Amino acid sequence: MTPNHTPRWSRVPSENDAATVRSNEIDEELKKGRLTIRPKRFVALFGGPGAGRSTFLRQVKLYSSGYDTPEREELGTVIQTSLISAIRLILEGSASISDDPTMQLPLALSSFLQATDLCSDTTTSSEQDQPLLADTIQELLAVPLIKQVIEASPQFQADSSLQYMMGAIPRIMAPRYTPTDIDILRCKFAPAPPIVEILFKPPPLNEYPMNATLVSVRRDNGLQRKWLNLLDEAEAIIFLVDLSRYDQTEYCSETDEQLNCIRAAMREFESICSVPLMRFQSAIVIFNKFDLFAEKLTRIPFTECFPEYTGANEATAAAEYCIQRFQVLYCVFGVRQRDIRTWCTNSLDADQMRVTLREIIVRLRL
Ligand SMILES: Nc1nc2c(ncn2[C@@H]2O[C@H](COP(=O)(O)OP(=O)(O)OP(=O)(O)O)[C@@H](O)[C@H]2O)c(=O)[nH]1
Ligand SMILES: [Mg+2]
Repeated sequence: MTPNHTPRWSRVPSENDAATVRSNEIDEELKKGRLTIRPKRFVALFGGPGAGRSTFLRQVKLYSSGYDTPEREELGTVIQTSLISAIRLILEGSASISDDPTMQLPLALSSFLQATDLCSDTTTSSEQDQPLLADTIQELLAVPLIKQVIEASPQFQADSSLQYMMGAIPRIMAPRYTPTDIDILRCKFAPAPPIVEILFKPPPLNEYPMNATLVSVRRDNGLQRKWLNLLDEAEAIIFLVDLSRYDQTEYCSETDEQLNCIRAAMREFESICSVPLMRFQSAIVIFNKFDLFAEKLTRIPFTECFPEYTGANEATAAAEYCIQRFQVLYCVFGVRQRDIRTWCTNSLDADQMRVTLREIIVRLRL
């Protein structure tokens, strides 16, 4: 959703260029990160693309210190900008496929762009502009072609954050919008920085505040292997598995093949567990998106993707099977009896996450 700032004259980078750039960035992050995290307790948070790391980090912050008013105001602006960028992309996509002049899309599009330019120019925008923009957006989204584009876009259909934001346009685009906790959890905004320092200080455990630096690592074209160097300093790992992707595949650069996402997560977990000098005492494996998993199982049987599974096609039993597979991996590579704990979560559910985070903190203190 970030605007494309690529200069017009630059060539389109290849996937290898992008990987090299990312690799160098990771080297820099590691250099910086090692300096800050060395003296502290340090917990590594791993997860595949979209597994829910950002949501998890937001839950931890909500639970530990919360977001204060300036932070919320800043996030409010980021959420508004992110919504506008998303709508711009949808409209530009619609305009490029429209050959029906009766749609009057160019007119609608230009009034939207005018309105958004007006709002993005902080020197000229006024609070009156924003309700105007909310109305313009709502009108545009009612145009049949745009509706069709949205309905036919797998990217949009898979993007629950965007759907959430589109369902709350008048509120989000209102003047002095301040995001609620749910907005913070559900809306899209800038990706979390790779190293996030969070004070775990849960209210019932104030007597045991836990300073932990959470290093958030995404399974990303094999480059995450670099992060494994840090594991000898980690107290623990938190490993997020996106259960709802049991029927999907992702590219695995090590073996140059498409791999089932849960199997890819197992492979990554196995590499982590096999790091010889790993000093961490415990692994926490969170099987996230349990809600989506349960819903999807009613449409796509688990055995379609895991033919070796002999249990019931039911969320708790199928998740238990995944849990056992991870436990086995953990034990196989254990140089000593380490500790593994697992939870199934819906990380959008604040009440459930409060309980889970409290249990995790208690666990990490053991
Ligand atoms: N239904 C449901 N949605 C979830 C859950 N956890 C996260 N999501 C949604 O899944 C999407 C991806 O979550 P993120 O927290 O952004 O995942 P991420 O691991 O940070 O993703 P990347 O940084 O892009 O790799 C967002 O739209 C979340 O709102 C969950 O437990 N249940
Ligand atoms: Mg993220």
